[in-house]
Amino acid sequence: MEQIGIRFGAGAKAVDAVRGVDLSLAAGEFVSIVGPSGCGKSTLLNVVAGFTRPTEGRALLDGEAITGPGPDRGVVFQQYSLFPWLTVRGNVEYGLRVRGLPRAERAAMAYDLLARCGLSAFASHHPEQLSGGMRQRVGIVRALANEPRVLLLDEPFGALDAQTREVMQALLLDIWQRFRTTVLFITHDIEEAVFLSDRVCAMSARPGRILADLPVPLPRPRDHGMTRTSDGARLVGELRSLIRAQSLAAFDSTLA
Ligand SMILES: Nc1ncnc2c1ncn2[C@@H]1O[C@H](COP(=O)(O)OP(=O)(O)OP(=O)(O)O)[C@@H](O)[C@H]1O
Repeated sequence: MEQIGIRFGAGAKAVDAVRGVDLSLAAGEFVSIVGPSGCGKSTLLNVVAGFTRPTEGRALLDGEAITGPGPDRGVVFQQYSLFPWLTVRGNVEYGLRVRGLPRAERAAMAYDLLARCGLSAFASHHPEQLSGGMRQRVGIVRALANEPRVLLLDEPFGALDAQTREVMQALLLDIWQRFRTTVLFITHDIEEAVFLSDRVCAMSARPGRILADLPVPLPRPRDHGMTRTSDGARLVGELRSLIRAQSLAAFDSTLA
């Protein structure tokens, strides 16, 4: 992302959501964005997804300007976005069908992906027969089926309970370690960002800017205890105080 600025609306009602954001991800990197509510995290992700056109600057993928959505970017949102009328396998095959892959090839690819992500036993289930965590797992697998260059995850575990969330974080890392897809991850949860990422970017209150872009000094493979070691806890503490100050600033400005 190069000098991205995003303004919604015009005139007196215009909202400057994001201003002057420069951010690049190397191939295979896992980068999270954290920040106070309303600072423009989802808006930035939507620019990379191609759903939102920036008012200023540009977003590039492998040097090419992003002008709209495409199969080279897989997106998973907090709210489950599976097709309820399709089975798990049908959902995973959907993008492959749109891309025109022959039936046998689609089936083989979906079978392989589901097996690698521990979902084979659920291939014939419909989404309503699955738990929330399982649905998000299928959502991630469905996004991976298109072999995207980047996986864009917008609070994918935000609706899950704490235990399921931890299990899903570990599963996501496991999947990422095997596929090595570049990941841009949005979350409110600082521990989650530190546990998962190579780098964590903290955003300011609106208009959102990148205040800090910090490497995570934890080895891989990770376990949840690492966020409580001295290196992990120091980073979590640093990010938390940055964001607390920004949240307070945002709150004060709404009261003013
Ligand atoms: N389509 C839109 N029209 C007008 N304003 C918008 C639009 N989309 C987002 N905004 C505003 O832009 C700002 C950034 O929104 P965004 O959803 O990106 O924030 P966020 O950091 O993801 O928030 P949260 O953490 O609460 O999900 C907010 O003030 C929001 O109200």
